[in-house]
Amino acid sequence: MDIVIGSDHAGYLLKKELAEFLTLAGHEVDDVGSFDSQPVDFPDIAQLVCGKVVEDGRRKGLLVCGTGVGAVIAANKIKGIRAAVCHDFHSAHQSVEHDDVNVMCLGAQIVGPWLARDLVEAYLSAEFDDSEDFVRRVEKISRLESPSSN
Ligand SMILES: O=C(CO)[C@H](O)[C@H](O)[C@H](O)COP(=O)(O)O
Repeated sequence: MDIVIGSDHAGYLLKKELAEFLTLAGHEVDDVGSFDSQPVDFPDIAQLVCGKVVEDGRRKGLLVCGTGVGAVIAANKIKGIRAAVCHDFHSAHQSVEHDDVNVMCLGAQIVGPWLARDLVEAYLSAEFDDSEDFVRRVEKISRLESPSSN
């Protein structure tokens, strides 16, 4: 799978580890940084990752900050992005199956590297269930992005 990954300074080490793990697992990994622990603002990294995901809908995004919270707030401001913080296994796959999530956010201060690996695997291997209810709900989410057409 084609993955775009990024982090702020707080997520840098976990992001680096996940990028290596995913590359070894055979995924195509586009790492937009950060590449060291110098402070960087998570909205800037979210913009980089999400821009690439919106540009090519086959790609999935992965964002790491300290808690995952700032990253998910920033990502969900971008049209076409459905981002979720997933620190449990069920949400990691169900968010894709039901909500067609295209950016997963993780908090490096919340989960350790082994759980993070499992969460990312669950996210990447999940597929959207395109049954009527789920499609309708995702379409309604999209319409919230353009309030004038509601
Ligand atoms: O978790 C975050 C945002 O939700 C960030 O990664 C930071 O950890 C948080 O904003 C704290 O910032 P700091 O510059 O690392 O003190």
